[in-house]
Amino acid sequence: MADSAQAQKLVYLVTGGCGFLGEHVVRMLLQREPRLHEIRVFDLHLGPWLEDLKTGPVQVTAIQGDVTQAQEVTAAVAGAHVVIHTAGLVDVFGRASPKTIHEVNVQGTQNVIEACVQTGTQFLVYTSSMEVVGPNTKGHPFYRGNEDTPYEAIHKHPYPRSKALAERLVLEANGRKVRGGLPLVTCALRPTGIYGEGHQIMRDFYRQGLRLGGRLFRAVPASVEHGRVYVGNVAWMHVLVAREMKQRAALMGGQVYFCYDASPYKSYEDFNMEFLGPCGLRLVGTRPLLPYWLLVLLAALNALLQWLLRPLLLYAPLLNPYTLAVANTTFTVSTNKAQRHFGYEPLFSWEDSRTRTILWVKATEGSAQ
Ligand SMILES: NC(=O)C1=CN([C@@H]2O[C@H](COP(=O)(O)OP(=O)(O)OC[C@H]3O[C@@H](n4cnc5c(N)ncnc54)[C@H](O)[C@@H]3O)[C@@H](O)[C@H]2O)C=CC1
Ligand SMILES: C[C@@H](CO)CCC[C@@H](C)[C@H]1CC[C@H]2[C@@H]3[C@H](O)CC4=CC(=O)CC[C@]4(C)[C@H]3CC[C@]12C
Repeated sequence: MADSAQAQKLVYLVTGGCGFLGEHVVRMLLQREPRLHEIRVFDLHLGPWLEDLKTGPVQVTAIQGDVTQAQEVTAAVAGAHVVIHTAGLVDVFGRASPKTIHEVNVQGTQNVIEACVQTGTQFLVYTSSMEVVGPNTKGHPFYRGNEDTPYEAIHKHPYPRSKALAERLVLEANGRKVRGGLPLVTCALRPTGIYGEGHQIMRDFYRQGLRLGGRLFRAVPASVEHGRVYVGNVAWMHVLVAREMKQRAALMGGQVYFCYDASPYKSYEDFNMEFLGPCGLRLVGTRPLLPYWLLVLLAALNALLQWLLRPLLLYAPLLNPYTLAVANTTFTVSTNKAQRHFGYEPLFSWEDSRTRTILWVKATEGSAQ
């Protein structure tokens, strides 16, 4: 990256490289970053699919490691030109403790920053989230907002709180001197709800629909817009940011970018039906079948049961007060900041994104048709 000799021999580290998004980032880098020499895939749990990548021209190094362990992170970062930090504990269902979420998402990110500083790695791309902005606990809508839209961000839940703290650490680290004296350049990408091949919650909804005889029951009004973005486009944004941030460090350093594409504005459930419909599922009801107050009660009951049962078993249903609030609050983005700052255009059209996701759902279990 620094000079022409190095230009053809880039070393990238992708933390969380075996996760839903991370795998797409790894595959995208291999397809779309011709200067790649080595890609290090760092994850707590390594996927078997990595083996198939090892026969290609780029060196693929699998590193089983934990971002909460500073020495493991430093060893993985040493010698890398770019770090794409996607690793995180994505938990809004109460599976992990708030302490663990903080350790992985905040302390883990701090470890990545310090490793860059200590080893002389100059470029850090952080996967943040729309959740660092909202929806907030007051249920204020964020309607087609952009990176500069004022919004009262109030975080009570451990996951968004941890993402907001980690994002701040990353942005504040921009400009710090790394080993050798050059400045660290950092950017944060904020995806809205990511969908596409490998999306676990989509799979869960599909299975639930199959169990219910091919039906899902509307719980959220169709008028509530929830922002969604295709995983391939989110991965592409990461690759582009990593590629462009050296040339445009003054413009891009310390910046946040929402991840966006041409996915339509719809409610969470109506959007899912774009994929689950062609797989044979039907969304019952043009309006929510249960009144909102009853859903609130059920969500609260689930939270209570989770707490009561915790000593015996992990009860973590999809519906809880937090997920209900997120699904029930309009949060959509409309921005072209990524296009203006680093020339981003979605790589996948809405039609492609939709088709790919449908094919994946169908291949997952076999269709309900
Ligand atoms: N899924 C979504 O809709 C959205 C996700 N994000 C962010 O994108 C990133 C990736 O999320 P997903 O791919 O959806 O989640 P995921 O759970 O599929 O992937 C996360 C990866 O991080 C790894 N990981 C977890 N703890 C680790 C640790 N201590 N050390 C090393 N690796 C660890 C996991 O093993 C997993 O492979 C996360 O930072 C998340 O906050 C942001 C917006 C939306
Ligand atoms: C009320 C239920 C009846 O069908 C629907 C519950 C759906 C929820 C499980 C999801 C609704 C919105 C999702 C979140 C949103 O897309 C934003 C996110 C960003 C992230 O960084 C991580 C994932 C998530 C919090 C995502 C999680 C699942 C929902 C709450």
